[in-house]
Amino acid sequence: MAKLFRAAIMGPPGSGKGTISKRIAQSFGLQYLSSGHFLRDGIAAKTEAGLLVKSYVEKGMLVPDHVMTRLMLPKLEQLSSHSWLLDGFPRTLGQAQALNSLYQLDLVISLNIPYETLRERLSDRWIHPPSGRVYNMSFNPPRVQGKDDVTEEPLIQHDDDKPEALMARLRHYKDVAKPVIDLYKSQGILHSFSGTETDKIWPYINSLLSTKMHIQPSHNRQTQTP
Ligand SMILES: Nc1nc2c(ncn2[C@@H]2O[C@H](COP(=O)(O)OP(=O)(O)O)[C@@H](O)[C@H]2O)c(=O)[nH]1
Ligand SMILES: Nc1ncnc2c1ncn2[C@@H]1O[C@H](COP(=O)(O)OP(=O)(O)O)[C@@H](O)[C@H]1O
Repeated sequence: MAKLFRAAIMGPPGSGKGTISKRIAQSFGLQYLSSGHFLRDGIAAKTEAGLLVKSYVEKGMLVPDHVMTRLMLPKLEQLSSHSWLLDGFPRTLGQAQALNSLYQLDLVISLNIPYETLRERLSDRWIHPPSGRVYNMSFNPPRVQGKDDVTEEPLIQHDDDKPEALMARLRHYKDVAKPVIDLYKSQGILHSFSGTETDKIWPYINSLLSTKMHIQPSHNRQTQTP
């Protein structure tokens, strides 16, 4: 069996983790696991886990580490024979240490995006909750305004993308991400990317993953220079 590849993507809310993860999953066949989607699915389905995390997510606060690890690590166990990409987990040093004790990551991508860009993007982010599909009215608008491309169901905006919750999330992100980034830097697996446009960052990530996974870069639509 080919060696399994395990990666994580980090960055503040709105930095493009979901958008880039989708491209990585499509181009490199990694299983994609987003902690945010997973928590929101649980909240929508009113599962026990969903009820437990609802108040934190709605306020833009981090779910406590022991809850997050208890929810995420069993999900990863189910994927133990797959290569995967984590988005949104680990987010704190405690989570990174818990993950480290079970799996050695091969690569961590960190996105550095200016605050003003994040604010603009999130004020314009629209979601189709059942599928997790994400739109932006200028970057990737839906075909019909306010409706999901596949199901034509209505799109919504997250309460935690609103400016009050956003500031709290960004502040939290900065404080908690630094030790995690330092940990992965010390392990020699951290790769940082800066910019204001996903389409300009993507070719670098595509080429890094092609090298690390020892495969030819795919020449699909997304790898072309915009
Ligand atoms: N204008 C613009 N919007 C982008 C770009 N990249 C992503 N977006 C949009 O910005 C929002 C945040 O991106 P997302 O991938 O959800 O970020 P995440 O919170 O880090 O997962 C979404 O509405 C995306 O469609 C870009 O380069 N330009
Ligand atoms: N690893 C995590 N640890 C603690 N809370 C988390 C984690 N991942 C997600 N959450 C919770 O879910 C919310 C939404 O997460 P997510 O969708 O990843 O946001 P974004 O992609 O916009 O940064 C967070 O604001 C937080 O309340």
